[in-house]
Amino acid sequence: MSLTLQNLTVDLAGHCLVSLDVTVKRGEVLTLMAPSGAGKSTALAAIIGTLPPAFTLTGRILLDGADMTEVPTRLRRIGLLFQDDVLFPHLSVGGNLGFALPPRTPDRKARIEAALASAGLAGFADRDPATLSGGQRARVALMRSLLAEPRALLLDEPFSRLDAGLRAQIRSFVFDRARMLGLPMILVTHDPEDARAAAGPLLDTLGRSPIH
Ligand SMILES: Nc1ncnc2c1ncn2[C@@H]1O[C@H](COP(=O)(O)OP(=O)(O)OP(=O)(O)O)[C@@H](O)[C@H]1O
Repeated sequence: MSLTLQNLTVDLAGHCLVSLDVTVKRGEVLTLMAPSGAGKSTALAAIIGTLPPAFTLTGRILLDGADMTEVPTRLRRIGLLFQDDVLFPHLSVGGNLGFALPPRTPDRKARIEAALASAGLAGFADRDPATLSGGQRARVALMRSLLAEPRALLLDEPFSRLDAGLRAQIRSFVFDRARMLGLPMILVTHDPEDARAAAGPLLDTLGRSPIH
């Protein structure tokens, strides 16, 4: 799978906040490390299709050449992991993972168990999310995204609440998993270590006239 942003622009009140023309290849991570307010989250919202009406979008978003620009968010199948990605507290770990699967998915339980086992969390299905460590929660959040079988993965500072050691570990876990599935990734971060580990192209400016 590849993700192409073809002459993608997002304008806000006459300012061109985002201007991107780039293809992210399968398994590649494009890092956006522009200053606060530069439009990083806006760019991700444009890609998944959740831009508020105040913004105007032009250009195209393509997945393996197929035009997604007018396709509703839920049909784009673009995964998003973000900083405050929380597990639903009223559901078990398995219930949280099940949320990503369509209602009548066959082998539901087996697929949840397999996802947990592949994340080193075999037997965790009945656990209350509140009893998990930060790293375990981060892995469950990733597996929940991947169970929905996304075709690209957007990462909005997903590691920033983790401490340094755990951060490096979870970062490799996320990149390795997504690479194994051949997903193109876009990573928003303020951390140069994240950008180094991503080992892909880096953009430190997004638009033509950033608003500060
Ligand atoms: N719904 C909205 N209506 C109007 N302006 C908005 C809206 N959402 C964001 N903005 C503005 O758009 C600009 C870009 O915001 P955005 O959140 O994309 O920046 P960012 O690069 O992700 O910043 P940060 O690193 O601080 O998260 C900011 O000036 C912000 O105030």
